[in-house]
Amino acid sequence: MDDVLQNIMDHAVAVAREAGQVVREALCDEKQRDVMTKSSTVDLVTQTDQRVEHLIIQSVKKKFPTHRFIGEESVAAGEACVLTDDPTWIIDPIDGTTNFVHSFPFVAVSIGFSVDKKIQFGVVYSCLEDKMFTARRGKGAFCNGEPLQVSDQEDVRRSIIATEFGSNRETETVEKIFSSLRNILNIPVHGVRGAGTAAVNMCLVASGCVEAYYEVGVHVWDVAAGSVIVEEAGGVLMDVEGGPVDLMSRRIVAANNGTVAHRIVKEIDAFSPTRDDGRDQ
Ligand SMILES: O=P(O)(O)O[C@H]1[C@H](O)[C@@H](O)[C@H](O)[C@H](O)[C@@H]1O
Ligand SMILES: [Mg+2]
Ligand SMILES: [Mg+2]
Repeated sequence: MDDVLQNIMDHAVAVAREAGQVVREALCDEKQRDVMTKSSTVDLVTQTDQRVEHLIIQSVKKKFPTHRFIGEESVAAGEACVLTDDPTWIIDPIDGTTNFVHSFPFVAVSIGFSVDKKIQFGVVYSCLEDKMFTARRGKGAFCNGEPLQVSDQEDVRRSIIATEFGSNRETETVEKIFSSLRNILNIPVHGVRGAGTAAVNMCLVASGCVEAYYEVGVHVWDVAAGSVIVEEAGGVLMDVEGGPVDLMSRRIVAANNGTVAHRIVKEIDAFSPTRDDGRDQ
């Protein structure tokens, strides 16, 4: 299985690089950044998101015809979001579509690969920075081949925390997001940042630049690849109320260590969006 998995991962890296090239080229063509909307007027999608997801899935199907897929744009088009024990590619063709539309320079292709409902490897290609983040379970995390290690900071007051505002603008949700943000700023922490993509935020945790990232409202395709990259860089994952993380729950804390993660959890005003797999929370 070892060599088989490596072969699959090599293909993921190659197709992520190819997809990144398409995204870079599309940035120079206004038509390819024309905006459509999904769950809300600020939940954006472009033909490039759809084209890139199609490219990745077709490429994988040719080589691994029995594998299954969970892709952001396929789910948006009505496909089921179900994780089984079968080998499954979990794909976000453009993580940071809003950034892409505005040429804000953090845009990633994110590919996680799961077997027995466990993420085996993750590939995040931050294509405008040309940074290829990779991690295979038990084998470490890397950026462009260089090993990654989370920050060793234990004191949240000396930390940078990353988060995002998401695309839900219902009053109650916005209130909760700001309540968490206010609590965390008031700890006080050194700073709060957000790259505009969950995958890149998680890679920043893995790289040791920020101590923790949290968000309520993400989807499994935003965080599948990043989850193994964070863990393999020595970090921890947690639910926003401190329990074990569930990638379908749309809630995540990714941190350099348990001390920082638990401290952040205390300040998060948690809520439960509809799960990706439609199960009850
Ligand atoms: O839709 P894409 O794939 O760009 O992904 C999402 C981001 O990754 C979130 O962190 C972020 O909060 C946004 O919800 C954003 O939509
Ligand atoms: Mg995304
Ligand atoms: Mg996306």
